[in-house]
Amino acid sequence: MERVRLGIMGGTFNPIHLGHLMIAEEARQVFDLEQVLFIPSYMTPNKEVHGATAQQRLEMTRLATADNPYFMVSDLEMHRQGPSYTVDTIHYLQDHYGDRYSFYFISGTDTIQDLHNWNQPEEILRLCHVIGATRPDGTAGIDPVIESFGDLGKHILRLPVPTMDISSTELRRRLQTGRSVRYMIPPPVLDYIRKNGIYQCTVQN
Ligand SMILES: Nc1ncnc2c1ncn2[C@@H]1O[C@H](COP(=O)(O)OP(=O)(O)OP(=O)(O)O)[C@@H](O)[C@H]1O
Ligand SMILES: O=C(O)c1ccc[n+]([C@@H]2O[C@H](COP(=O)([O-])O)[C@@H](O)[C@H]2O)c1
Repeated sequence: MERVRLGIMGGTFNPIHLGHLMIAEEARQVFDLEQVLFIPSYMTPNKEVHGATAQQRLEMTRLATADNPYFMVSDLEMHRQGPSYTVDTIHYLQDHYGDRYSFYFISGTDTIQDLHNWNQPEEILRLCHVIGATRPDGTAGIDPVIESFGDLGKHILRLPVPTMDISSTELRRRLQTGRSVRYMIPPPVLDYIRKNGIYQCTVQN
C-alpha cells in the first residue's frame, strides 16, 4: 500500500514570510505531498524568541496560509508547551495519523547544517524524511551533513528552490525601522502586525 505523504513545515514564524510559504509550496509539488501542515513552535530549541507571543505567531501562520487549500496549521506544539522538540512532534503525528502516512519535514539548508545539535537527530531521520531547501546564506552545501549520518543520510533530501534572501530577523528589523516589507510578508499578516503593534512596527503600508 502506497503511503500518503504529509509535509510538515516547522518554524518559529516570527513572523512568517514568503520564504517559508515558497519552500512549503515547492516541497509539496516536487515531493508530491498530499498536504503541508504548518506547525509554529511554542518554544524553539536553541533560539531566543522576542517580539511576538506564541499565540500571535500561530495566528499569523493561520492568516498567511488561509488561501492555499493544500496548507493546514496545527497548534499541537502550543498545546504541548515546553521546548518544541521535533522528535516529539513526529512521534505525536505518527500516533495520531497511523502508519498509512509518511512524513516529510520541510526546512532550509541552515537547519540541516545544524541537525546534529538537535534532540535525537538519528531518531528523526528514522521516522521521517527531512527536506533541505536551498537558502542563499552560504549553507547550501549539505553533502557533508548527509554523509555524516551514514545510511540514515538518505533520508535527507535536497530541494533546489529559487533562493530568496528573506529572514524573519531582517523583517523584524525592517518593521521596526519603517522599511517596506511589501512583497515579503502576506498582506493579512502585515495588517495583523500593525493592528496589534507587534515588533514596534512603524511601517505604514
Ligand atoms: N528564505 C528562506 N529560504 C529557505 N528556507 C527558509 C527561508 N526562511 C526560512 N527558511 C526555513 O524555514 C524554517 C523556519 O524558519 P524560521 O521560522 O526560523 O525563519 P527564519 O527566517 O530563519 O527566522 P530568524 O531570522 O528569526 O532566524 C527553517 O527551516 C528555515 O531554514
Ligand atoms: O528538535 C530539536 O532539537 C530542534 C532544534 C532546532 C529547531 N527545531 C525545529 O526546527 C524548526 C525550525 O526551527 P527554526 O529555529 O529555524 O525556527 C522548528 O519547528 C523547530 O522547533 C527542532
